[in-house]
Amino acid sequence: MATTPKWIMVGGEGPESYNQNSSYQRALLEAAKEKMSEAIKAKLSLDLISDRFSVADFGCASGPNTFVAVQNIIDAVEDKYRKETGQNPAENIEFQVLFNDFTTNDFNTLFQSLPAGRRYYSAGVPGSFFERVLPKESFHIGVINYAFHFTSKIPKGITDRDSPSWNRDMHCTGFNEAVKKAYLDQYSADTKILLDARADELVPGGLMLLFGSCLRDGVKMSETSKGIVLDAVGASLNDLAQQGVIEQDKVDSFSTPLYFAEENELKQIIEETGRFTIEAFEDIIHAKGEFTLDPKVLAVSCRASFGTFLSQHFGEQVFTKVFDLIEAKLRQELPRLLNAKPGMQYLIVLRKKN
Ligand SMILES: C[S@@+](CC[C@H](N)C(=O)[O-])C[C@H]1O[C@@H](n2cnc3c(N)ncnc32)[C@H](O)[C@@H]1O
Ligand SMILES: [Mg+2]
Repeated sequence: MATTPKWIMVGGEGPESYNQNSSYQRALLEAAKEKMSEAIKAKLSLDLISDRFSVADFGCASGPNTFVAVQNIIDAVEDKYRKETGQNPAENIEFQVLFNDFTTNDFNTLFQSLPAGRRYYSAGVPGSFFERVLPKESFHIGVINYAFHFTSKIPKGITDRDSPSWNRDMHCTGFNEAVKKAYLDQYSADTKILLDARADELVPGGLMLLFGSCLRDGVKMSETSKGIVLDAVGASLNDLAQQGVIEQDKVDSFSTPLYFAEENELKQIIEETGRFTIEAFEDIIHAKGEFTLDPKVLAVSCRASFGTFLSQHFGEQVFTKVFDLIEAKLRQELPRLLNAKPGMQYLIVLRKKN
């Protein structure tokens, strides 16, 4: 099977970049900041805060959200240290931040926009987080923001017309039991590998902070606003096929390496990994609600998040045409978007078992 194209964000800092279109993902970090600080205060052992403290962000993209994520963590660690030791962290602790993403991520934009006045040293860690990317016991807190819903590849059978798990749609509407099982099995296997790798890399007692979206138990992706948006992308691709701009076969064989798990599925996968205790599983009410229901804003943010992935399969020109259609599609879908079932935004705090 051919390797799945990588799901990377549109780089740079231009109007269509992820950098300029990721306030939705940032809003969760802001909404969950206090809960996260409490968790660090309660769950991180003071013994771990000494000399050098390392924070790693997995799937960091090109900024600026990653800077918010790591700064919030550093603030919470410093605060805990100050309160519990009465000492000034600036005199005793040096912070190191490890920024991980695919090698093809726009690390140049990331490093060029590092915040002035930061109190940490930075390093890039290229490579897929579905593998080991750091030495054993090399960091104290890891974070993943909106990058805990990927699979390493399109599950087996999904793009094969003769398979019971063939999914003609790009993702959601045709999500029958067989398709769901194929995705869940793939996601479960990949996520266990991801967590196992992080458990190797974390110091004993270290924390993983997971921020992202999942489904409430029993809710289908196609019933949520994210699912409706994904389906609008798929429907736009189908329109282009009908107009003869792209081959229908090319559309039918297109699928996404994404799986938004149900809350209970996530818990089960983490528990089955066996390397972490779940210290918190918080339902975070997001400042931006589910999504900004403005078709123009949605279309631009779709472009920043899906553009690079789509253009790898269909080519740059098609990708531009698709996004011209999406805004109109989303306008038609507005009534469904307004009535969509709520998704769930979470903060999950995991502690590595000793
Ligand atoms: C939606 S973006 C989130 C970026 C950032 N964490 C934020 O909060 O804005 C998802 C990121 O995960 C990265 N990603 C996806 N799969 C990955 C993998 N297997 N290894 C490393 N990074 C990955 C993508 O390249 C992308 O930068
Ligand atoms: Mg398909």
